[in-house]
Amino acid sequence: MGTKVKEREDPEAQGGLPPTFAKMEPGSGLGLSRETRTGLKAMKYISPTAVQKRVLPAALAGRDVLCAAKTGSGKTLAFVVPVLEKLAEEKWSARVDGIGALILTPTRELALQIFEELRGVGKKHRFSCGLLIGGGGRKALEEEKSRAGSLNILIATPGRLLQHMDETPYFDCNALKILVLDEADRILDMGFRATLDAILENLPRGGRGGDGRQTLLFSATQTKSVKDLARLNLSDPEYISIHEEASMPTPVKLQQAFVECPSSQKISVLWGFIKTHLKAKVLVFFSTCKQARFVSDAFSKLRPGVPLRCLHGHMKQMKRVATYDSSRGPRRSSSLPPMSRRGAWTFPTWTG
Ligand SMILES: Nc1ncnc2c1ncn2[C@@H]1O[C@H](COP(=O)(O)OP(=O)(O)OP(=O)(O)O)[C@@H](O)[C@H]1O
Repeated sequence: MGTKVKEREDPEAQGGLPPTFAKMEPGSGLGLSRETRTGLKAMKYISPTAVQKRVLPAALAGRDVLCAAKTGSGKTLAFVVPVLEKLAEEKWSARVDGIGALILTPTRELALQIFEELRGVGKKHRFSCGLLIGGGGRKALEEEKSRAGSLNILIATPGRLLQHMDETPYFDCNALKILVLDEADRILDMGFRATLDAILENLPRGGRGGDGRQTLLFSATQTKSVKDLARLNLSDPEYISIHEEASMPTPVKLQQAFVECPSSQKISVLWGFIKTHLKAKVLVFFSTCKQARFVSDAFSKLRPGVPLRCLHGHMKQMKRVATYDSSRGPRRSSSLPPMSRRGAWTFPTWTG
């Protein structure tokens, strides 16, 4: 007996074309393959969000896109759909054609989220997809090496991808059809600039006079560094800025507040906050792994009355994935992740 899952509502969906994904049939101007429409339906995605409405027509027409939209606006689907459609349109052969799409993202956790979205929406397609996100030791690297070159869609953090480009025999992206930079501004912020340049040298050229590679760039803010990405050789890109007039790159409905306190009282204020929000799911960010570990250990010993989970870049990847998964579940919990460092690995692959 199945429980009816509530359809996901999109508060930003407005009138205009196309109203629903289901109506995007081949031949309707903005056609999606049956596989993608089935995947979207299975994931309860009914109508495109504002950013998807703007990005999909351009991206599906094969244009390069540079998109800035608030966090949480649905950017992931805005590139997951064009990636699947591009390979479907190219009649990509899962076993023969190799790497056709590459999605670069700055952190492992974002890579995992993208993987989940791709696996859900793409489940009726016959493409293989994998993560190259670093860490996991020698054994993990060897396993990645044996499979990476034969996958069709790669979701990668820049450092690990470059490592494969440098070290892995038969790893080539010469047939690449579509490159996505998720959180493009963060990729540059986090000091990946040189890595990105080196990666680009190993890819077919985009842009006019290039090798036909399409490029999609997404970020929360249209920063100068994103404009710097002109070196990506974009061809007459479609500039899309969804929340241009907004002063914050966060959703309007997201309430934000702050407490000013002397740094010597920071920990006790945090403890007080957690104790008074035992029913809420709380994420606390620290600037270093050491701080996250320290506070998590100390608070756990004090038994706050909710499970605390610690997540940081120095943890073994399997543990990190398990912690990440458990903290996303329905149970209320607190986890204490610092911003991720590059590295780590996990390699769930999916083949149709
Ligand atoms: N068309 C849609 N209809 C309903 N929900 C959607 C739709 N597209 C995306 N969502 C949901 O909106 C939420 C935010 O989407 P997503 O993570 O892609 O946003 P984002 O812009 O990439 O945010 P971030 O910058 O934080 O990565 C997710 O839970 C996603 O499942």
